[in-house]
Amino acid sequence: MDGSKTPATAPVLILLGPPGAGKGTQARKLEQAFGLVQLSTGDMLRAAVAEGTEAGREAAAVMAAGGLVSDGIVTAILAERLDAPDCAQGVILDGFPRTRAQAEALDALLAAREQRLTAALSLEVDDAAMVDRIAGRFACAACGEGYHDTAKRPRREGLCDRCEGTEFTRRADDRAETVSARLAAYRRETAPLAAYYAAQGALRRVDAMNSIDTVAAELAAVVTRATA
Ligand SMILES: Nc1ncnc2c1ncn2[C@@H]1O[C@H](COP(=O)(O)OP(=O)(O)O)[C@@H](O)[C@H]1O
Repeated sequence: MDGSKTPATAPVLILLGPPGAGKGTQARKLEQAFGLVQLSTGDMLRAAVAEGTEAGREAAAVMAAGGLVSDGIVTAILAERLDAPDCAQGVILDGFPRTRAQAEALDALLAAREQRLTAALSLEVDDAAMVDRIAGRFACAACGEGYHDTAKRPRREGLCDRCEGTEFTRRADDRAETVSARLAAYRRETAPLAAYYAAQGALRRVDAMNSIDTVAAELAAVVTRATA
């Protein structure tokens, strides 16, 4: 032993915020800026539904109704993904944890890997405005790059900025009725996690009502300080 205590660990960041706050968009920007891997439990679950796995079959109806998939399913999917070699460079969790039980499970997963949370980044928005934001969003069918009818159109109409794909999709759960159920689940289960992370001294709040680039710049500054 050389006397040094804990091994240097890669950053682990959480993005908190209601549906439509821009977690996916900002996670991708952080991924590029800091060489982290974005882990979106929503994307993992949609992939499981598309593949028809057992977890996907269980999750499909809950997701379509805007509810929360069970903690056990989501935590198992995330735990498996966290062990992939690419995650060693650091991760940004987008959409997890969403409940107190998931937050506690994440603490245990990190402790078992001798890692700790670097920061929980809370995207602060007026969540009444989120329904409109969500109604306008769409994504590249090939690479998942996110766009918005008014806030962020592809630079060349009909062509994805990132991969030049030509097909775009809108999420089935972005319909207005489902969005209100997702916001209700957020307020009930997820919003209280801000206090959980504040108590750990890990919460960093960022005003996410600004433009995508302004929010990205603020987040980058916060992450730079948190990882220094
Ligand atoms: N950590 C999670 N726990 C429970 N359900 C989840 C979790 N992550 C994603 N989901 C399910 O997937 C859906 C889509 O999630 P996501 O893509 O993160 O979208 P958004 O944050 O915009 O609601 C959620 O409404 C929920 O049903």
